[in-house]
Amino acid sequence: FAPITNGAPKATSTALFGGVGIWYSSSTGNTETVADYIASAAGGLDYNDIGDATTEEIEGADALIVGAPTWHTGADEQRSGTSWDEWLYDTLPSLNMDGKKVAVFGVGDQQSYTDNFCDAAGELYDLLSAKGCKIYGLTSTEGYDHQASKAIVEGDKFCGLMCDEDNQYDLSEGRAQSWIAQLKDEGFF
Ligand SMILES: Cc1cc2nc3c(=O)[nH]c(=O)nc-3n(C[C@H](O)[C@H](O)[C@H](O)COP(=O)(O)O)c2cc1C
Repeated sequence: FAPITNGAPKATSTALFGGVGIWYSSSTGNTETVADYIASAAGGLDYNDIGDATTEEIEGADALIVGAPTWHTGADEQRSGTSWDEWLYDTLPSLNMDGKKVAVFGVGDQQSYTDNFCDAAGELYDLLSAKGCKIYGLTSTEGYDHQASKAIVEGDKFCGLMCDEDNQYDLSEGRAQSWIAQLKDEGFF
């Protein structure tokens, strides 16, 4: 990078990462907490509610980090119960997402909803993959204790970073930091 001199345009944190935006939704704040851990781990990215996203912000980004909680237990479609539901089914179909780099995170409760842990993250993965996005940041299911999850892909991996603010809130920040390091290794940034 060239040194920033007086009068020169200042590089923003987003520019440093080549235009990576974090998009999430949240009913009780947990997904926002995790979005904040991810943003800090990446050196200060912006994070905003997907319900407020414009077409330009999504199509114009080099890469997207997307995160959802699960509230519609057992649902096949519209699993999140947040603004993601409308965005995935009403907005995404008309967007050009071909080749876009995407990393997914989910927030759920592996004890109370052990058969549906972070199901909505799997829906983000499925629909964004189907739109031609390239998904980065798959993780191991080790260290979690759930029966089933629609966020599991390729046989035995989570489709991204899964956090549990109900039972493992003390692990989320470290998990976010490891995941960002993994995304850097994979060339996401
Ligand atoms: C009625 C209800 C249904 C839920 N269903 C699920 C579920 O199916 N799978 C899951 O992993 N978590 C489920 N949860 C847990 C939430 O996803 C979890 O608390 C999450 O952290 C909420 O995120 P938010 O605060 O960003 O909305 C449910 C919680 C409630 C109260």
